[in-house]
Amino acid sequence: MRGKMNPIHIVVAGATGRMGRETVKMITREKHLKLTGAVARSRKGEDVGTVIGLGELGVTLTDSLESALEAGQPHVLIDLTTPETVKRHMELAIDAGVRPVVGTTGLTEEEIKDLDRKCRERDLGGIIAPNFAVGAVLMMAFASKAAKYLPDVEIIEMHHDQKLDAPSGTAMKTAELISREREEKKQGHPEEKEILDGARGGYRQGFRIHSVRLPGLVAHQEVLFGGPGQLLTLRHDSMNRESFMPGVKLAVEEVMNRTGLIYGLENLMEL
Ligand SMILES: NC(=O)C1=CN([C@@H]2O[C@H](COP(=O)(O)OP(=O)(O)OC[C@H]3O[C@@H](n4cnc5c(N)ncnc54)[C@H](OP(=O)(O)O)[C@@H]3O)[C@@H](O)[C@H]2O)C=CC1
Ligand SMILES: O=C(O)C1=N[C@H](C(=O)O)C[C@H](O)C1
Repeated sequence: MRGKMNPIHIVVAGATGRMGRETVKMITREKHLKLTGAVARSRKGEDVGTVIGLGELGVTLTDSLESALEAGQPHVLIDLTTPETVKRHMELAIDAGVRPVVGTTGLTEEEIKDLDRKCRERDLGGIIAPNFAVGAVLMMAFASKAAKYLPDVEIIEMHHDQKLDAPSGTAMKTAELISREREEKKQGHPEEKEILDGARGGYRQGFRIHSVRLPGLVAHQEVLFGGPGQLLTLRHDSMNRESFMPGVKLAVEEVMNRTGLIYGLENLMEL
């Protein structure tokens, strides 16, 4: 962590959203973090604190990341926007020498590789965390261990009905970690036939991912492993967005000391 005299200056893109609001709140609580810019598509020119109910913070919302980067000279961009916006935002930040900390999901493996190359060219650190909740990171780590011994697996992820991407970034990351540990195998009956399209979920390296979207849900995932006569279920539930904040704080602190793009909070934890 940096000394008292050198707070980390941060721009939050998506500052008025569900995650952005909680992140702005967290930054204002931490003495070593300082909000210097806030971006959203709407409410341009208004004080971000007033918009999100924190009282005036002296930081005006802009509708473009470019102007927030120019005005604030931040060290870090925290991006919590949309799958369509995140890559452009990361490129703008890296070009400006600003370190990206990204919670936005939906980036492809190729895009992540490309962004890693860009970070290294600029000698910058960056972090993409498909899930900032420490419990979810542990669930993924346990799932990767279990896959070695119980290779028949399915993932069920459940989210609120305003989520844009499916499957979730967490499910995709879990699938990647599982695939590293088990031989690729096709599960289920070889002559299985879907009577209703999509009934068996999305297919990835021989196993299935199912996405549920309902009001009332926040962010939940089950990883089910089956073996003859036994079933292992790993489950994580985020009940609110506060659950993600210790991970966001850790990522902002760590990104200042890293080079290259780190994909997954597990790489910052001793697991
Ligand atoms: N990694 C993690 O742990 C977590 C990741 N997420 C991910 O974070 C992202 C945001 O989620 P959530 O907060 O629920 O989403 P919201 O829809 O609540 O918020 C999105 C925010 O992004 C802003 N925004 C959208 N498009 C643009 C744009 N082109 N330029 C600038 N700002 C833009 C919106 O502004 P406006 O309202 O004005 O359009 C809003 O402030 C999602 O990808 C989600 O999957 C979510 C939770 C945890
Ligand atoms: O959109 C969300 O809400 C969440 N998105 C992330 C994901 O796609 O995995 C993290 C968490 O599940 C909440």
